[in-house]
Amino acid sequence: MTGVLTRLKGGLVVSCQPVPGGPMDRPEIVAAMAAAALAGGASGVRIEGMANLRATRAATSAPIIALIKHDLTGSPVRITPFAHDVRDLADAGADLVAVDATDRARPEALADLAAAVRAAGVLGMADCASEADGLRARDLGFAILGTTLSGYTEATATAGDGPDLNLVARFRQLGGFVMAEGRFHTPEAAAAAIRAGADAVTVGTALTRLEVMTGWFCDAVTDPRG
Ligand SMILES: CC(=O)N[C@H](C=O)[C@@H](O)[C@H](O)[C@H](O)COP(=O)(O)O
Repeated sequence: MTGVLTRLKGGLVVSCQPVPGGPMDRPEIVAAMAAAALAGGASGVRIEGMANLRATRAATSAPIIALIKHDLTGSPVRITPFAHDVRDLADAGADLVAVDATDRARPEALADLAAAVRAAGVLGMADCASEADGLRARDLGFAILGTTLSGYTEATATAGDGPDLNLVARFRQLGGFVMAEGRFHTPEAAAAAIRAGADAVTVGTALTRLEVMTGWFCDAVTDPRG
């Protein structure tokens, strides 16, 4: 296992992705969120966008999993769809670059993104929705298989409100480094991911999207009987 994976193993990654356009969507706030997460014991952070990556890289030497989201016409793929994004993120100091590894219409082939990851000298994280995605990504050399996109593709839209622990367990069988990610909203759910075979767990919304968390509490207060 490479140094950065060893640093992430057995730990928590905090995804510092504010609500787009919200009051916290500023690079200095993202960097502060990352610093706070690391001070709280996180072993790494997940950061979206070049400005946020630059601000965070300047503030820490901890492992950063970076990505760039695009809203494309003609493709549902949002997470790092282009090889030039991979190069830009690597140049700005990402340790790992996350890419959408689902089997959907995309502007550039997954194999080309894998090659860009290799050429840039970083590690790749495959954001997957299914076991088949994980298999393909593993064979293309991605270092981390993540359950990130389970529940967010047409084929997996019925996955439910909770995290996909079954996919975590199936990725464990495939080998490699398994990242549990997506709807791990409580410490109990994160612990369940490790028990299911995850090497690390990424938590975003429940730690860094204040508007969403506030909404959960508001709903509970205004409708206390659920
Ligand atoms: C589906 C998608 O685009 N996921 C994104 C990936 O970077 C983020 O919006 C999520 O917040 C992240 O994966 C962490 O998950 P959660 O916020 O559920 O803890």
